[in-house]
Amino acid sequence: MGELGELGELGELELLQGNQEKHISLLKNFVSGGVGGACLLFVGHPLDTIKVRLQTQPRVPSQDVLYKGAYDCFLKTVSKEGLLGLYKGMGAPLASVAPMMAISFFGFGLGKQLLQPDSTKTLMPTQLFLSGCLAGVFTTVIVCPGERVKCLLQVQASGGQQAVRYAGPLDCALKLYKTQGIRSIYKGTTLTLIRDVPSNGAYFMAYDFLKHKMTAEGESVSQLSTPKILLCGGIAGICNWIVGLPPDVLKTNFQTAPDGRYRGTGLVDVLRELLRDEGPRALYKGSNAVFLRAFPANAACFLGYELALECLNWLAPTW
Ligand SMILES: CC(=O)O[C@H](CC(=O)[O-])C[N+](C)(C)C
Repeated sequence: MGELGELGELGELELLQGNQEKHISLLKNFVSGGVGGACLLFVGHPLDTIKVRLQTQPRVPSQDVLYKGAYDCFLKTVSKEGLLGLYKGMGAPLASVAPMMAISFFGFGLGKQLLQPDSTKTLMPTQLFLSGCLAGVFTTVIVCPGERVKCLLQVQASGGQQAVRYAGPLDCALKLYKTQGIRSIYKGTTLTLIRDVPSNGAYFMAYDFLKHKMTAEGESVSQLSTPKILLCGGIAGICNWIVGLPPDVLKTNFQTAPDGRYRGTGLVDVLRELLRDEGPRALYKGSNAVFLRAFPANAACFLGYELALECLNWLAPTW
């Protein structure tokens, strides 16, 4: 510690170089990120459905809520709609999550290269955070429409009081487009940016930082064991949602609200309404389901990413 303390930040950077990996090619990042995204979706979608249903269930004072919590929502969904009910609305994210994660890992890789062109140097946490933020800007272009369609389908309970309006993701996207054009498909863009820019920063910073911390001296970060990758990925997922959940609640409510209910970006109106009706706790609505999902889904995501990267490095070592 004494030696590090005397050397200061710069010295610490240089001492850490021993376990530093070279910059990963942007194409490999893109492809492996896509594989990670598919793993994330398969493990995480059922809990995402529960999260969206909990976040959007109407609360009428003096009336019992439909779902008392994550477990109750799980039981009611499975008994009414079967296991497939939990995979409802998966078509849209399947077409958007894998590409979104591909763009996300690409954006993070690009951010790292821009902020630290010397691949032998370890990035500081703030540089990792900013690189992650860049990923969040890139991904909003496809995340916003994907989430709009996904959330509308998830809250549409089959056989419930709400009429079934959309037959599937494509039908939903077409109906939105026909009624109000591209603006309707991109409803919630500002709230998606408010959620995804800082949460991507926290996500990638946590993963990269922990990966380096868990790598023993003299070893390479690319040789981290599977349990350690799962742990780093799971914690990164939790960090992502600690930052992203409050804006996510606002975004989900805004994107699923009837047209014209809120003004402008929805930020002020939805926030005011939620605080008035349910208090500050409303901003962490559905948190049980979110955090239950975040660890395994993101552990699977980073494991899928690292395995795909290893495969690509084996297939094309010189890329
Ligand atoms: C909001 C979101 O989709 O977060 C992703 C992880 C998750 O739990 O879905 C990760 N990322 C921040 C890269 C979008």
